[in-house]
Order: sequence, then C-alpha cells, then structure tokens
Amino acid sequence: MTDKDNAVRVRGLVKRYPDKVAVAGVDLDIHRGEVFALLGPNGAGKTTSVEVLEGYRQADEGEISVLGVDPARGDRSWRARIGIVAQSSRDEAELSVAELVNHYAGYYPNPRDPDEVIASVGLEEKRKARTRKLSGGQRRRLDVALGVIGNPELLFLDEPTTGFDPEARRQFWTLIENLRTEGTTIVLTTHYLDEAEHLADRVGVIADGRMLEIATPETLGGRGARTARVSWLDADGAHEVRTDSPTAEVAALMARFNGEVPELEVRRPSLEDIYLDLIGKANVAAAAAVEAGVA
Ligand SMILES: Nc1ncnc2c1ncn2[C@@H]1O[C@H](COP(=O)(O)OP(=O)(O)OP(=O)(O)O)[C@@H](O)[C@H]1O
Repeated sequence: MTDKDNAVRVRGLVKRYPDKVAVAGVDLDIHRGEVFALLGPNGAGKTTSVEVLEGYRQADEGEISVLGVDPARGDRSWRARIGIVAQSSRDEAELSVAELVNHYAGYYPNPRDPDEVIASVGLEEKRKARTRKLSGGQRRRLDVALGVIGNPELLFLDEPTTGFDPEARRQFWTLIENLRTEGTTIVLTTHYLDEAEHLADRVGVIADGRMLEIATPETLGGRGARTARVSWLDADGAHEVRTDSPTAEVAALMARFNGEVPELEVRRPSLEDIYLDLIGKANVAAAAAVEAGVA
C-alpha cells in the first residue's frame, strides 16, 4: 500500500498535556475509502488523537499526514476537504435547522444539497425548529448533518451516536454506509462495540495513549481462531461444550438427535468480549510495569 492509498498516515504521535501524556507514540494508517473505528476506555487518548488529525491540536512529536498535508499547516482548501463532528456541539441556538444547514453549506466550495442532508439524518420534521428546542439526540443528528454538508473526502466523528435512540442509531448507520459507498473515508470513535462491528472495516484499540492492536472486527485479538461454544437442550437440561471444531460437534449432535437439535446455538466471543480482554491485559501489564518501577 502506498501513501497515496492512505487518507491518514501517523508515525510516533505524542501529545502531552501539562500533567498527562495523552498520546504516547501512536502509529496509524487509515486507508482511503475505509471506515475506521477508534476504540478505547475513557481517557485513552482517542479524542486527543483525532483532534491532532483535524488540525485542532498540535502534536508534540511525530509525523502526521492527513490527505497528504500536515494538519498543523492545513489551509482553508484542506479544511474544506474534511468534515468534523466533535464531541460537543456548536451553539447557534436562534437559527432553525434548515437555516443552519444552509448557512454551513455556504462555507464550502462543493456542498451537498441541504434538504437531502437534513432528510438523511432524519430531521425533515424539524426543519423549521430552532436548534435550542431540539432534544439531545436530535441535536446530535444536526451535528452529523453539519459534518457532512461540505461533502468531505474524510469525515471525523467523535462518539457520533451518543444519546441516539435505537432507531436513530440504525438510521445513522445507513447514512454512514451510504457515505462509504460514495467513497468517503470515515474515522469514528465509539464506545458501542456493536456500532464498531457493524460499521468498521478496521478497528484500532487504544489504551493509556498506546495503540494495542489494529485489525478487522472479525480478527481482533485472534477472535476468528477463538474457541466456540456450542449449546443445546435435552431431557437432562441445558448443555454447553467449548470446542475448536463446532461443525463436527453440530454434526455429532444432529446424528444423536436424528435431526433438529433443540435450542442449538453456536457462539464465538463477541467483539466486546475480545475488547474487554485486550483492555484487561493492558491494565495488568501496566500494573506490573509500575510494580517493577519501569513506568
Ligand atoms: N485539554 C486538556 N488538558 C489537559 N488534559 C487533557 C485535556 N484533554 C484531555 N486531557 C487528558 O488526556 C487524556 C486523554 O483524553 P482524551 O479526551 O483524548 O480521551 P478519550 O479516549 O477521548 O476519552 P473519552 O472516551 O472519555 O472521550 C485524559 O487523561 C484526559 O484527562
């Protein structure tokens, strides 16, 4: 993969705050056209990393290229190629939804159609509502609308669906899938593992400012190779076995039951199981390092 295929290239990113190293040497490539999810506990360094990529914060160390430009030197035309949905929203309370989206469209050389964008985030019925009268979830949808109105090549979404009801979340997922199909590169942070699993081509898990692993949701932490659990029910009650060959187990059960196996389920560890495992191991390693006096 060449640099031309990467929307983002980061090597050795370090960002320090006065009393905290928020990002402690992160390497990251985000491919053009992919959806990349950054996962990690509260305070891990996700927002700080994203803010450096957006040009909103300056890195203390590292090489950073976003759409071929160092974000610290990004000019207006570079900014117009990027969409940002930050964690906290902007406040233009006296404008209506339609006014605000149209207003933002005016900032960009090649904006999307404001009415289509309002519809795509499910705010058609709120077109004329003052933004201060929106609910928390509706305000978040408006933030997403403002992030995509400029037709960005690269879209950053920091916890975009916090406060969404399940239906709004599904609708948002469809919007992201559509943007991806159109070729937009998308970087999102989320605490919802099902969201990462549904949307992301690849995920990166960050803890205490360090990147623990980057992989597809299917292969993170060796997930694909992890032992499966096969469970079923018979006259004696519920049964469960752990096995590396679930297909053979199911075939044996089918033969035993001579057909349908009652309540049959085959489960592999969920992305959440794997994620918690990774974070747990990182905590243990950090505690051991402190004990040994190396941290
Ligand atoms: N402006 C700031 N000044 C000082 N410290 C900060 C600042 N912003 C963040 N930090 C600290 O840097 C660390 C990383 O914070 P960051 O917001 O990047 O984490 P995060 O992974 O986005 O967390 P969350 O999931 O809670 O949003 C935290 O310890 C935080 O307290």
